[in-house]
Amino acid sequence: MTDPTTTTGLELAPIIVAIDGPAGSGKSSVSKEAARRLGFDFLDTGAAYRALAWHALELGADTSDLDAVVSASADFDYAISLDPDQHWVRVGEADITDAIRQPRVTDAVSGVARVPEVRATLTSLFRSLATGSAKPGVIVEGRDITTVVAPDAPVRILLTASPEVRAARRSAEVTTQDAATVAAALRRRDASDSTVVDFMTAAPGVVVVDSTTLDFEQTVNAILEVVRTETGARYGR
Ligand SMILES: Nc1ncnc2c1ncn2[C@@H]1O[C@H](COP(=O)(O)OP(=O)(O)O)[C@@H](O)[C@H]1O
Ligand SMILES: Nc1ccn([C@@H]2O[C@H](COP(=O)(O)OP(=O)(O)O)[C@@H](O)[C@H]2O)c(=O)n1
Repeated sequence: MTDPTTTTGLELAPIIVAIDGPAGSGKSSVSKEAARRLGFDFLDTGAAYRALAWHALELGADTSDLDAVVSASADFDYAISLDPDQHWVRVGEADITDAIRQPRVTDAVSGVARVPEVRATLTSLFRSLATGSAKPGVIVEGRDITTVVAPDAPVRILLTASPEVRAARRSAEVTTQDAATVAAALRRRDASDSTVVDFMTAAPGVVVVDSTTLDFEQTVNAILEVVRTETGARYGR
């Protein structure tokens, strides 16, 4: 009998696990590890907003000017790896995997993310990247995945943590700025991002995982447990 999973053109669409949450809640790192363990792909949507902010800065654009951001997005040649073991982000020939984490990009990204044309374009891109995955599933993480990008995903999670814990996690990563500066930037960005999408409260049907008192391993396990429950034990632990 023909194996249904290898029939050309009739492959099943990957299952989408949508994860939203504020900065420093653990979305990227936890999603990447959970994807590895599930044998899934992983799509960091914030990387695209950061890459566009980087691109606009390279062009010398004012990222608080909507028209300038829209112009910069016109020749935005973006590519990202969905493989959790080989993460890279490119614009044109430039590998900007590390550059998009620079504080100057972090400070500019909310300005780019509030532009409706940019959100519409990137939302379509995220949908086609996720559905084009050859793996059985994709974990897609960001701010509006459970509500806008993939509201029909079978698994939808809001990953939260207290503001103090999130600021402490982020400042442990950023060595070029003091803890107070990192915490203030994170608060500012969350406040600005919240005016565009509500990622602090769970939409109906979205499961909350609060990682405030969980370590990294416990958080990954909590996500895998939700995946197991929501997929009727098809995936997850
Ligand atoms: N539950 C956790 N306990 C401790 N540290 C964590 C936990 N989850 C994530 N981290 C660490 O916190 C930092 C921020 O996580 P990250 O995945 O970048 O968050 P986000 O993508 O939500 O901004 C990373 O250094 C990560 O390794
Ligand atoms: N789905 C998404 C993902 C990110 N973003 C924007 O992109 C920025 C960077 O996202 P990120 O996930 O890399 O941020 P961190 O939480 O990792 O710091 C956010 O501050 C938002 O402005 C968004 O608007 N919608």
